[in-house]
Amino acid sequence: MIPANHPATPSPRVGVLLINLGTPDAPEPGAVRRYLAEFLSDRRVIELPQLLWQPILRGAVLTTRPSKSAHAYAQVWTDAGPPLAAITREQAAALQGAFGADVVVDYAMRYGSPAIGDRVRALKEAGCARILLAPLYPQYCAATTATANDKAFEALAGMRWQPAIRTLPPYHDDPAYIDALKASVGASLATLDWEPEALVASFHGMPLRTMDLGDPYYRQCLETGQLLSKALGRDLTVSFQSRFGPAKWLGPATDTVLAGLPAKGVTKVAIFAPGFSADCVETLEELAIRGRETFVEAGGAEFAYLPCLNASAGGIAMLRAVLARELAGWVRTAA
Ligand SMILES: C=CC1=C(C)c2cc3[nH]c(cc4nc(cc5[nH]c(cc1n2)c(C)c5CCC(=O)O)C(CCC(=O)O)=C4C)c(C)c3C=C
Ligand SMILES: [Fe+2]
Ligand SMILES: [Fe+2]
Repeated sequence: MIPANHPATPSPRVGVLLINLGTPDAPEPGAVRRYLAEFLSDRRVIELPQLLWQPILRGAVLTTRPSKSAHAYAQVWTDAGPPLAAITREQAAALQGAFGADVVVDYAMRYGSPAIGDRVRALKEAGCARILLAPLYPQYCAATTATANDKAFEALAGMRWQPAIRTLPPYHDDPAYIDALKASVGASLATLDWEPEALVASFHGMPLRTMDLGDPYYRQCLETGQLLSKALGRDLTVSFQSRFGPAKWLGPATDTVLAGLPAKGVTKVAIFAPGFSADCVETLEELAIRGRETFVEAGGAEFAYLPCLNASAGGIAMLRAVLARELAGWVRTAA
């Protein structure tokens, strides 16, 4: 006999939690400071002893960077809020429509809100006995994918009755991802009335040391670049942007590449960011605005920034395919 006070088995719903990095609440120094304090205190992001790092963070970094970054955010802020949050919200809504009632789709941010722990608990309360955690980073990196999963597992650590969990593997070489990028880059190039002489794929940078410590990120970025170059049937220059701090980072640096192209006779360039599943300050301000300035000041004539897959039809179809594969056996309609 099952005792009357025994908790009922929840209806076996399946949840998908899309996770991205997070973004400030407002394009103002105070909000950016709070966001950066949380982000840059993550030991997966800054791998220095906290006793050494925290004084530098609280001293130099958080007194100078917030106002500069707030200016960058203000330039790309939309009526729907920061682009990263607005696009992630759209992706979740579109995927909910694509999956239908079989799956509950939600989203969370690693830093700021909606918080991962809150959304994992909400999915459980909505009856999801099985949850796919989906950090939306095509290339695996400890500073992005692992820390997102860590945060979800931290919430699970406080539960007596945990849902079953799967995590989305990197999809850097998935044919659905490469094909979606090929179609999106091709469609964006077709809108130009000039022909780029060089195509640059800019990935977010990482400290070089993380590669030696075993992070597969660099290799996966290069693999994406190679596969995409083959799919597009043209050369692609892979570069790494957004260097932070004095350590040596993966290269070549995107700004150095852009500044060097005109001297090599390349004055028409198109650039895109295949490692970002949503446009954000790093793409819309750093590449589309400052990248253009760098290129033009060096003598470039034509510059185009091509958008990320975002919530485009092709981008959503790709995410649906990639997620459905991981839901196999959990959802009847999955791939
Ligand atoms: C896509 C993968 C990303 C990797 C890898 C990554 C590593 C990484 N980033 C920083 C420092 C900063 N990143 C910032 C913004 C930012 N980074 C990513 C993605 C990756 N970061 C995204 C999607 C965003 C945009 C957020 C948004 O609100 O639009 C920032 C904040 C902006 C700024 O002040 O310039 C910092 C700082 C480090 C140190 C790092 C690896 C160790
Ligand atoms: Fe970053
Ligand atoms: Fe940046």
